[in-house]
Amino acid sequence: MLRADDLVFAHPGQGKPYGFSLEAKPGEVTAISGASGSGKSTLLDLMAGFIAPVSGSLTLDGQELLPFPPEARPVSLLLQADNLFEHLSAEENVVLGLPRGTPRSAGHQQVAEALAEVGLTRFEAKQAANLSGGQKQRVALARTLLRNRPVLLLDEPFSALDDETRQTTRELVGELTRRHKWHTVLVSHHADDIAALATTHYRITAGKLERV
Ligand SMILES: Nc1ncnc2c1ncn2[C@@H]1O[C@H](COP(=O)(O)OP(=O)(O)OP(=O)(O)O)[C@@H](O)[C@H]1O
Repeated sequence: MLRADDLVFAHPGQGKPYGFSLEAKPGEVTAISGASGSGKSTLLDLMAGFIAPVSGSLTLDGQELLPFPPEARPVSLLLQADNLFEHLSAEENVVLGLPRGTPRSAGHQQVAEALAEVGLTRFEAKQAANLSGGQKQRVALARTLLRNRPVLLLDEPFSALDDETRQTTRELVGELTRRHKWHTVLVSHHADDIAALATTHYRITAGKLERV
């Protein structure tokens, strides 16, 4: 279980601080919605470790995560776009998710398996810049698979996709979350994404998370 307990944070010059508390279970998508500027990205930044709260705690299965810098947290982050290095191939982007020191042949095999799992077999050599929006998100998910970090933070990951691609990418996120027991936290202001994917839904209202 991923738990945030009263993570308190205020951007410089802002009035009342945020106080975020939530629970996200493994194998489930937990959705966060809220008006523009309500603090959704701020919450993800706190969990990813890009900003530090004034107080509170953030634990995964009882282990405190706050002392760890972003790269040492068991967390992957997928944004609306710009998740890939455009000049690299799909394969080269996925390789970046391999642990350092992975032997070459084992690494090659794992990359091929990850690309197959997201439905992108035969796209290995294609340059990221030439992939569609949905394919790019799949490559980023393949890299997440290799990183094997149990928390997946998604910031409007389907917003740049057309309706059909949005639906298939959404289904893939649901499948991967269940299969790999990820604690997936989805920030979205699209009610249909939340209805299709989320087991639990919180809304940010006046700096607090409320269960919907
Ligand atoms: N670095 C910063 N310094 C000061 N204020 C900031 C900073 N980053 C964000 N804010 C402010 O904090 C509030 C919450 O921003 P945040 O980006 O978390 O909202 P959001 O819910 O993700 O919005 P959106 O849906 O528009 O992306 C906004 O009022 C924003 O202007």
